[in-house]
Amino acid sequence: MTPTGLLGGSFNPAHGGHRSISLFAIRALGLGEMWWLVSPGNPLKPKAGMAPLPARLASTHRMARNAPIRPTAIEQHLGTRYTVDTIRRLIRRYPNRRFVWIMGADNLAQFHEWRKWREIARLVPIAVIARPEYDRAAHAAKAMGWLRSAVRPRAQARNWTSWRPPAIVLLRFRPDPRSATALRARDPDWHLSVETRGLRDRVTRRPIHEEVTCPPLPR
Ligand SMILES: Nc1ncnc2c1ncn2[C@@H]1O[C@H](COP(=O)(O)OP(=O)(O)OP(=O)(O)O)[C@@H](O)[C@H]1O
Ligand SMILES: O=C(O)c1ccc[n+]([C@@H]2O[C@H](COP(=O)([O-])O)[C@@H](O)[C@H]2O)c1
Repeated sequence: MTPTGLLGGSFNPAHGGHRSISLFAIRALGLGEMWWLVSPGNPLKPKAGMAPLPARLASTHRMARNAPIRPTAIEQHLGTRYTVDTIRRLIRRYPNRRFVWIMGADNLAQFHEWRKWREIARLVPIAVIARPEYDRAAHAAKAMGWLRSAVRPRAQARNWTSWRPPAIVLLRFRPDPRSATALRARDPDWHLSVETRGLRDRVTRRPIHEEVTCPPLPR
Protein backbone atom coordinates (compact mmCIF):
# COMPACT_ATOMS: atom_id res chain seq x y z
CA MET A 1 0.00 0.00 0.00
CA THR A 2 1.58 3.26 -1.12
CA PRO A 3 0.50 6.35 0.82
CA THR A 4 -0.16 8.85 -1.96
CA GLY A 5 -0.93 12.56 -1.80
CA LEU A 6 -3.21 14.15 -4.39
CA LEU A 7 -2.61 17.82 -5.11
CA GLY A 8 -5.21 18.96 -7.62
CA GLY A 9 -4.66 22.22 -9.38
CA SER A 10 -4.78 24.36 -12.47
CA PHE A 11 -0.97 24.70 -12.48
CA ASN A 12 -1.28 27.74 -14.75
CA PRO A 13 1.75 27.50 -14.50
CA ALA A 14 3.37 25.26 -11.87
CA HIS A 15 5.66 27.18 -9.52
CA GLY A 16 8.11 26.72 -6.69
CA GLY A 17 5.29 27.01 -4.14
CA HIS A 18 3.72 23.80 -5.48
CA ARG A 19 7.04 22.04 -5.16
CA SER A 20 7.84 23.29 -1.68
CA ILE A 21 4.40 22.50 -0.21
CA SER A 22 4.56 19.06 -1.81
CA LEU A 23 7.98 18.26 -0.38
CA PHE A 24 6.77 19.47 2.97
CA ALA A 25 3.57 17.39 2.82
CA ILE A 26 5.52 14.30 1.72
CA ARG A 27 7.60 14.62 4.88
CA ALA A 28 4.83 15.64 7.25
CA LEU A 29 2.44 12.90 6.08
CA GLY A 30 5.02 10.20 5.33
CA LEU A 31 3.95 9.90 1.70
CA GLY A 32 5.50 7.48 -0.77
CA GLU A 33 4.45 9.74 -3.64
CA MET A 34 2.66 12.93 -4.45
CA TRP A 35 0.52 13.09 -7.58
CA TRP A 36 -0.17 16.47 -9.13
CA LEU A 37 -3.54 16.26 -10.84
CA VAL A 38 -3.40 18.89 -13.56
CA SER A 39 -7.03 19.86 -14.04
CA PRO A 40 -8.51 19.99 -17.55
CA GLY A 41 -10.47 22.95 -16.19
CA ASN A 42 -11.40 23.94 -12.64
CA PRO A 43 -15.23 24.05 -12.67
CA LEU A 44 -15.14 27.28 -10.63
CA LYS A 45 -12.52 29.13 -12.70
CA PRO A 46 -13.13 30.98 -15.98
CA LYS A 47 -11.66 29.46 -19.16
CA ALA A 48 -10.26 32.83 -20.16
CA GLY A 49 -6.59 33.06 -19.28
CA MET A 50 -6.25 29.30 -18.77
CA ALA A 51 -3.26 27.99 -20.75
CA PRO A 52 -3.71 24.74 -22.74
CA LEU A 53 -3.44 21.55 -20.70
CA PRO A 54 -0.21 20.29 -22.41
CA ALA A 55 1.61 23.51 -21.54
CA ARG A 56 0.41 23.39 -17.94
CA LEU A 57 1.41 19.73 -17.68
CA ALA A 58 4.85 20.48 -19.18
CA SER A 59 5.34 23.20 -16.56
CA THR A 60 4.64 20.65 -13.81
CA HIS A 61 7.21 18.23 -15.25
CA ARG A 62 9.88 20.88 -14.92
CA MET A 63 8.86 21.80 -11.41
CA ALA A 64 8.63 18.17 -10.20
CA ARG A 65 12.12 17.21 -11.36
CA ASN A 66 14.13 14.94 -9.02
CA ALA A 67 11.33 14.67 -6.48
CA PRO A 68 8.82 11.88 -5.66
CA ILE A 69 6.17 13.93 -7.46
CA ARG A 70 4.24 12.54 -10.43
CA PRO A 71 2.44 15.06 -12.59
CA THR A 72 -0.58 13.64 -14.35
CA ALA A 73 -3.48 14.70 -16.54
CA ILE A 74 -5.43 11.65 -15.42
CA GLU A 75 -8.65 13.66 -15.08
CA GLN A 76 -8.42 14.19 -18.83
CA HIS A 77 -8.13 10.41 -19.37
CA LEU A 78 -10.90 9.59 -16.90
CA GLY A 79 -13.14 12.32 -18.28
CA THR A 80 -13.72 13.75 -14.81
CA ARG A 81 -13.87 17.43 -13.92
CA TYR A 82 -15.23 17.31 -10.39
CA THR A 83 -12.93 16.19 -7.61
CA VAL A 84 -15.53 13.88 -6.09
CA ASP A 85 -15.70 11.89 -9.34
CA THR A 86 -11.92 11.83 -9.72
CA ILE A 87 -11.35 10.52 -6.21
CA ARG A 88 -14.01 7.84 -6.55
CA ARG A 89 -12.40 6.63 -9.77
CA LEU A 90 -8.85 6.71 -8.38
CA ILE A 91 -9.82 4.70 -5.31
CA ARG A 92 -11.37 2.04 -7.54
CA ARG A 93 -8.53 2.04 -10.06
CA TYR A 94 -5.64 1.94 -7.57
CA PRO A 95 -6.65 -0.39 -4.73
CA ASN A 96 -3.03 -0.69 -3.58
CA ARG A 97 -2.76 2.98 -2.75
CA ARG A 98 -4.18 5.07 0.06
CA PHE A 99 -4.97 8.62 -0.96
CA VAL A 100 -4.98 11.88 0.97
CA TRP A 101 -6.31 15.07 -0.62
CA ILE A 102 -3.96 18.04 -0.26
CA MET A 103 -5.00 21.64 -0.71
CA GLY A 104 -3.88 25.14 0.15
CA ALA A 105 -5.82 27.22 2.67
CA ASP A 106 -7.31 29.31 -0.16
CA ASN A 107 -9.10 26.22 -1.47
CA LEU A 108 -10.47 25.32 1.96
CA ALA A 109 -12.10 28.78 2.09
CA GLN A 110 -14.24 27.89 -0.95
CA PHE A 111 -14.47 24.14 -0.39
CA HIS A 112 -18.20 24.39 0.42
CA GLU A 113 -18.76 25.44 -3.22
CA TRP A 114 -17.30 22.21 -4.59
CA ARG A 115 -19.66 19.57 -5.84
CA LYS A 116 -20.51 17.06 -3.08
CA TRP A 117 -17.75 18.38 -0.84
CA ARG A 118 -19.01 16.42 2.16
CA GLU A 119 -18.70 13.23 0.13
CA ILE A 120 -15.12 14.13 -0.79
CA ALA A 121 -14.39 14.47 2.93
CA ARG A 122 -15.98 11.08 3.58
CA LEU A 123 -13.88 9.42 0.87
CA VAL A 124 -10.36 10.53 1.85
CA PRO A 125 -8.55 12.36 4.64
CA ILE A 126 -7.73 15.99 3.81
CA ALA A 127 -4.55 17.92 4.59
CA VAL A 128 -4.69 21.70 4.32
CA ILE A 129 -1.51 23.72 3.92
CA ALA A 130 -1.31 27.22 5.36
CA ARG A 131 -0.94 29.95 2.75
CA PRO A 132 -0.06 33.61 3.31
CA GLU A 133 -3.16 35.84 3.61
CA TYR A 134 -5.59 32.91 3.78
CA ASP A 135 -5.32 31.77 7.37
CA ARG A 136 -8.30 33.66 8.66
CA ALA A 137 -10.46 32.76 5.66
CA ALA A 138 -9.56 29.09 6.09
CA HIS A 139 -10.53 29.04 9.76
CA ALA A 140 -13.75 30.88 8.98
CA ALA A 141 -14.45 28.59 6.01
CA LYS A 142 -18.08 27.50 5.78
CA ALA A 143 -16.98 23.89 5.33
CA MET A 144 -15.09 24.06 8.62
CA GLY A 145 -18.42 24.36 10.45
CA TRP A 146 -19.11 20.78 9.39
CA LEU A 147 -15.49 19.60 9.47
CA ARG A 148 -14.50 21.06 12.84
CA SER A 149 -15.13 17.84 14.76
CA ALA A 150 -13.05 15.97 12.17
CA VAL A 151 -9.89 18.02 12.82
CA ARG A 152 -6.91 15.84 13.81
CA PRO A 153 -3.83 17.04 15.70
CA ARG A 154 -0.93 18.08 13.50
CA ALA A 155 1.43 16.00 15.61
CA GLN A 156 -0.40 12.86 14.47
CA ALA A 157 -0.29 13.70 10.76
CA ARG A 158 1.86 10.67 9.91
CA ASN A 159 -0.93 8.37 11.16
CA TRP A 160 -3.41 9.58 8.53
CA THR A 161 -3.69 6.15 6.87
CA SER A 162 -5.39 4.87 10.00
CA TRP A 163 -7.89 7.74 10.19
CA ARG A 164 -11.47 7.07 9.28
CA PRO A 165 -12.73 9.98 7.17
CA PRO A 166 -14.00 12.60 7.57
CA ALA A 167 -10.61 13.64 8.93
CA ILE A 168 -8.76 16.87 8.30
CA VAL A 169 -5.36 18.10 9.42
CA LEU A 170 -4.16 21.68 9.15
CA LEU A 171 -0.46 21.67 8.31
CA ARG A 172 1.79 24.64 8.80
CA PHE A 173 5.32 25.30 7.72
CA ARG A 174 7.03 28.46 6.56
CA PRO A 175 4.22 30.03 4.48
CA ASP A 176 5.19 30.29 0.82
CA PRO A 177 4.01 33.46 -0.94
CA ARG A 178 4.50 32.19 -4.51
CA SER A 179 1.46 31.99 -6.78
CA ALA A 180 0.56 31.37 -10.42
CA THR A 181 -1.33 34.67 -10.46
CA ALA A 182 1.92 36.54 -9.75
CA LEU A 183 3.76 34.59 -12.46
CA ARG A 184 1.06 35.31 -15.04
CA ALA A 185 1.12 38.98 -14.14
CA ARG A 186 4.82 39.01 -15.01
CA ASP A 187 4.51 36.85 -18.15
CA PRO A 188 0.95 36.30 -19.43
CA ASP A 189 2.30 34.43 -22.49
CA TRP A 190 4.46 31.98 -20.52
CA HIS A 191 2.85 28.98 -22.24
CA LEU A 192 3.88 30.04 -25.76
CA SER A 193 7.51 29.13 -25.12
CA VAL A 194 6.88 25.80 -23.38
CA GLU A 195 8.04 22.65 -25.18
CA THR A 196 5.26 20.05 -25.14
CA ARG A 197 6.50 17.58 -27.76
CA GLY A 198 6.94 14.00 -26.51
CA LEU A 199 5.16 14.76 -23.25
CA ARG A 200 4.04 11.71 -21.30
CA ASP A 201 1.69 11.41 -18.37
CA ARG A 202 3.74 10.28 -15.36
CA VAL A 203 0.94 8.10 -13.90
CA THR A 204 -0.81 6.61 -16.91
CA ARG A 205 2.36 6.75 -19.11
CA ARG A 206 0.17 7.83 -22.01
CA PRO A 207 1.41 10.46 -24.42
CA ILE A 208 -0.16 13.88 -24.15
CA HIS A 209 -0.98 15.34 -27.53
CA GLU A 210 -0.85 18.94 -28.58
CA GLU A 211 -4.48 18.86 -29.57
CA VAL A 212 -5.76 17.84 -26.13
CA THR A 213 -8.73 20.03 -25.36
CA CYS A 214 -10.85 20.41 -22.26
CA PRO A 215 -14.00 18.29 -22.28
CA PRO A 216 -17.21 20.22 -21.75
CA LEU A 217 -18.44 20.45 -18.17
CA PRO A 218 -20.90 17.61 -17.48
CA ARG A 219 -24.37 18.87 -16.62
N1 LIG B 1 2.20 29.07 -2.13
C1 LIG B 1 1.27 28.16 -1.81
N2 LIG B 1 1.04 27.83 -0.51
C2 LIG B 1 0.07 26.91 -0.19
N3 LIG B 1 -0.69 26.27 -1.12
C3 LIG B 1 -0.50 26.57 -2.41
C4 LIG B 1 0.50 27.52 -2.83
N4 LIG B 1 0.47 27.59 -4.17
C5 LIG B 1 -0.48 26.74 -4.59
N5 LIG B 1 -1.07 26.13 -3.54
C6 LIG B 1 -2.14 25.13 -3.58
O1 LIG B 1 -1.85 24.24 -4.67
C7 LIG B 1 -3.06 23.83 -5.32
C8 LIG B 1 -2.99 24.17 -6.78
O2 LIG B 1 -2.83 25.57 -6.88
P1 LIG B 1 -2.96 26.39 -8.25
O3 LIG B 1 -2.44 25.56 -9.36
O4 LIG B 1 -4.29 26.98 -8.38
O5 LIG B 1 -1.87 27.54 -7.99
P2 LIG B 1 -2.16 29.01 -7.50
O6 LIG B 1 -0.84 29.63 -7.29
O7 LIG B 1 -3.13 28.99 -6.35
O8 LIG B 1 -2.87 29.60 -8.80
P3 LIG B 1 -3.66 30.96 -9.01
O9 LIG B 1 -2.83 32.07 -8.44
O10 LIG B 1 -3.81 31.02 -10.50
O11 LIG B 1 -4.99 30.79 -8.30
C9 LIG B 1 -4.19 24.53 -4.57
O12 LIG B 1 -4.67 23.65 -3.56
C10 LIG B 1 -3.50 25.73 -3.92
O13 LIG B 1 -4.16 26.13 -2.74
O1 LIG C 1 -15.08 19.43 -7.68
C1 LIG C 1 -15.32 20.65 -7.64
O2 LIG C 1 -16.47 21.11 -7.58
C2 LIG C 1 -14.14 21.60 -7.64
C3 LIG C 1 -14.33 22.98 -7.61
C4 LIG C 1 -13.21 23.80 -7.62
C5 LIG C 1 -11.93 23.25 -7.66
N1 LIG C 1 -11.80 21.91 -7.68
C6 LIG C 1 -10.46 21.30 -7.72
O3 LIG C 1 -9.59 21.98 -6.86
C7 LIG C 1 -8.26 21.82 -7.28
C8 LIG C 1 -7.54 23.13 -7.18
O4 LIG C 1 -7.91 23.95 -8.25
P1 LIG C 1 -7.16 25.32 -8.54
O5 LIG C 1 -7.71 25.79 -9.86
O6 LIG C 1 -7.51 26.22 -7.40
O7 LIG C 1 -5.73 25.02 -8.61
C9 LIG C 1 -8.34 21.22 -8.69
O8 LIG C 1 -8.08 19.83 -8.59
C10 LIG C 1 -9.80 21.45 -9.07
O9 LIG C 1 -10.32 20.48 -9.97
C11 LIG C 1 -12.86 21.08 -7.66
